[in-house]
Amino acid sequence: TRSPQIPGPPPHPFVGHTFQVPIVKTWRYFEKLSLKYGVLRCSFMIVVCFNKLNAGPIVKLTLAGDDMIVLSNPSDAEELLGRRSHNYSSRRPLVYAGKYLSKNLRLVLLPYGEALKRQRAAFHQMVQPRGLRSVMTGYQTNSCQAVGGYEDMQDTVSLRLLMDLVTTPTDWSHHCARFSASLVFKLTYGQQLDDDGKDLASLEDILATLMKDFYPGAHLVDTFPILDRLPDFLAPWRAGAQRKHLMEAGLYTRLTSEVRTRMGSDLGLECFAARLWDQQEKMNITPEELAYIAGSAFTAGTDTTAGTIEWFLMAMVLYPSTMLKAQEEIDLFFSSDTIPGYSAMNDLPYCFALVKEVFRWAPVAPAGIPHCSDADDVYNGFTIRKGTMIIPCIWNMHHNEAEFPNSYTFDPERFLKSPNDSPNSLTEGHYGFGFGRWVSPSALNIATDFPCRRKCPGQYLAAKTIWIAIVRVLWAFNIEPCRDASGNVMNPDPDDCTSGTACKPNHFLMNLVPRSAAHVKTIMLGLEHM
Ligand code: HEM
Repeated sequence: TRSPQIPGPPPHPFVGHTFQVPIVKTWRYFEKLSLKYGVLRCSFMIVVCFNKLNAGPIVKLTLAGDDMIVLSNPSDAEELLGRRSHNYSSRRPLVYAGKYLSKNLRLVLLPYGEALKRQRAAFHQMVQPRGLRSVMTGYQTNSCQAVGGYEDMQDTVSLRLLMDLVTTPTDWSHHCARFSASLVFKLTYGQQLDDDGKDLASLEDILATLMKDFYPGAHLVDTFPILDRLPDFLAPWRAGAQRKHLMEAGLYTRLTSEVRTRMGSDLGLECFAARLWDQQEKMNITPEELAYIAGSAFTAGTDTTAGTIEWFLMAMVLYPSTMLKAQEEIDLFFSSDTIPGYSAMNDLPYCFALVKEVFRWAPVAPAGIPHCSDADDVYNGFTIRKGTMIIPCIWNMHHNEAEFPNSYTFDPERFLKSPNDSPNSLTEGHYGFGFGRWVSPSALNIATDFPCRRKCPGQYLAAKTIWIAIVRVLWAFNIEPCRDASGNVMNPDPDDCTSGTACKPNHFLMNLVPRSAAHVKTIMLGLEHM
């Protein structure tokens, strides 16, 4: 018997859905598809079939002969990308961004195989704080009181963020970007960003280009790989990609070589790149791989972190009573002369829930990062062919009304409804960090285990960075909407956002007002003592 067809819109002859999938806000298109072809609105036959098979809204598209499946239900993603991760942890080979721009060295684009295992193990080793348990982000654990990790750096850099916001509040978007970039830069290379800002500008350039270059549909050669057979003079894009590679490889290599030189001096250096050099032989990674692994932290960790903080700011403008409630909680423990720190994580459950709600309400990677299957598989009666691109559509999962009622409303309370059942980690209870089989870091032998397949390896670091930034901004500022000449509130529109793999709000108007002169004085004193 033939297996049932996965529902989806009718394809065009030859090109399938290639020109139907928009490259702008693709997740919104996936949302429409999941509503149209999901359980509720599809034909009676399929409803019966779906109910029988207990499947969620899975939608299939075809891009020039290749299958693409959009998952909108976390249980499907957890089954396929988690429990069956041995088959669904690859990436679709990208000619432009993978083969030519990254020379197959970039972790996020690597297919499943030895290189991926090596790089993920090295990355995992690299981002582990010294005291493993100190990364756990639960407010019910004592972990956050443990010393170690990156807390000192997060402490200093977030204080700098507050000062920058006091000094030039209208440049808040720039300050968020600078905050996440300088933190990841310092963690990775153990040094401050250059005063002239050249390294930051180059890294931001690389990032901006990459985000465009590896977005599905960005280059025709990735849809029709046969175009790679064209000679150079008919494929000018190839030289362009190779030029970009030389530029980024040169920068990554210079930065990691500088770390190596400083390791030999008396300066004593603790940073991601230094750990990689220490472990290079044991981890069996080449200097080029090492340079790219360190560079991956920057490319994967900056826009995502900055974007999440920007979404938080927008949420506070739109939901002032939520902001007040969080500030009331903070004020119970911290007066204007004490800046909140990590030791307060357990004391601020509302703020904890608020941070989780930011991850849910506005996921910075709304369409996830596509996985790819390595072999034919059958799931709930559906055949999924080898080489199928699997899109874990985080946006759809976070707007599933059954799991998150009133999903478009920003409401931290949803994470506080049943304190006994609710997950006690910033990285759980939502799907913002993607999917993959996950082994708790404490259960790992990090020298030998392939820690997890594909799920964001920077999740703990990111969650704690965002927690401290959000709690401190709430402690220091009122975040208020602007008003027009008639005094009407001008609310920003959450739909007015960037497109691409990482999504953040387009510039919007708001006022960041220090809560008192005493708060400002405390920030200044804090910086003086750093
Ligand atoms: C708000 C912050 C962040 C969010 C929401 C986020 C989210 C994600 C998502 C959804 C993925 C794709 C997982 C999948 O394939 O299913 C991912 C991958 C990745 N993330 Fe993050 N991330 C964040 C911050 C960071 C940070 C700070 C770092 C590094 C220090 C990082 C490093 C990476 C890397 C290297 C990958 C690629 C993993 C692979 O392909 O195997 N991320 N992230």
